[in-house]
Amino acid sequence: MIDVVRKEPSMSHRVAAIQKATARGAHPTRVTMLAIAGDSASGKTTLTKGITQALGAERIASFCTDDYHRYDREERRGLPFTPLHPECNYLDILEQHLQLLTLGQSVLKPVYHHSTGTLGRPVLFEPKEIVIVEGLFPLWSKLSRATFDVTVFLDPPEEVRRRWKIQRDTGKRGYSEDQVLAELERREPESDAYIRPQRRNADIVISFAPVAGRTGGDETMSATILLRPTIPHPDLSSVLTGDTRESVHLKLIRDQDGKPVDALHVHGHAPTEVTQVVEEVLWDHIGLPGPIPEPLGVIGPGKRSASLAIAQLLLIYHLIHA
Ligand SMILES: Nc1ncnc2c1ncn2[C@@H]1O[C@H](COP(=O)(O)OP(=O)(O)OP(=O)(O)O)[C@@H](O)[C@H]1O
Ligand SMILES: O=C(CO)[C@H](O)[C@H](O)COP(=O)(O)O
Repeated sequence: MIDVVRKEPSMSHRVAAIQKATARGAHPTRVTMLAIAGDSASGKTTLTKGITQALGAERIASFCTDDYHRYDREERRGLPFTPLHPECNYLDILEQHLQLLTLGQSVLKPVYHHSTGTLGRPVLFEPKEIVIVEGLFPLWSKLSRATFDVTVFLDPPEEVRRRWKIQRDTGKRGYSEDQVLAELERREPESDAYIRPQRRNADIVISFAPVAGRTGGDETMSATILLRPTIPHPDLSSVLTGDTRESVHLKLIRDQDGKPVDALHVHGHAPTEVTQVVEEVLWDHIGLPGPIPEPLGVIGPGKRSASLAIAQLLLIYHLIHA
């Protein structure tokens, strides 16, 4: 009788075989990936929605990293941390999905419903030419960050974010104002430890804020947009002219780490006709056909913010020219 020694393939053989099998028949599609990170109610969905609607569902797909919550709202009540803690999310699965999406492959994405606070049935998410990933954690790990072409962090002043959070969570997520205030308090250490540090990993930091000493609704918010030298930014010389100074100007300021950085300031109270010129020039720069898409700048039914529209146009420029 002959002893048959079955030789198990080594790990490196298996990796090589998998790579060979994947490479055969694979036609890597170029997917442009944009991350929009920021704390809860910092305006990520609003920013994303306008861009997505402007470019159309055939070109662009987006999702929120809240879908990767590990626990539903009821389960979280007994836990010592909030959704802002990495432990409360499947961030390793998010990393895997981001890698696949970058390569043009579909994923079975988990689902979290904010209206009920429950986890839903996973859905097939197919990448398009452009994918936007917004949420609390897209810039959390080195591996996640490596999957993006452009990274953004939303950084409104805390009092603005708190007001937006109360408004949104009482209006759409079934919380009372006291519950939102208590939750904000409970979250503060985790915001500080896990969410705000992602700011330093963004190519672009956007802060929507009211103009000091001026009254007006959210439509008249200004925006300060830090353009870090980590990616090439558009040449803004045709946007920043003497005629448009009332609406936009560029300043060299100090970033939080003390390094100099270009800051594009968009004035929320500039006359509409001047802001419109800036929008038109940016739209021409982007080079897409047709007029400026109507969904840009929309912050609610019948409410438009020119500074939001300009921020969105800048991001569309990056997506189209990435
Ligand atoms: N640029 C803006 N100008 C004026 N209001 C805004 C702006 N962005 C957001 N808001 C207001 O803030 C609320 C919260 O914004 P949004 O839902 O976009 O935040 P988010 O960061 O996606 O929140 P979450 O992570 O908690 O889902 C919106 O309902 C809207 O009222
Ligand atoms: O920080 C948040 C980001 O949106 C939410 O509070 C978190 O996703 C949990 O959602 P909900 O409060 O609807 O249960």
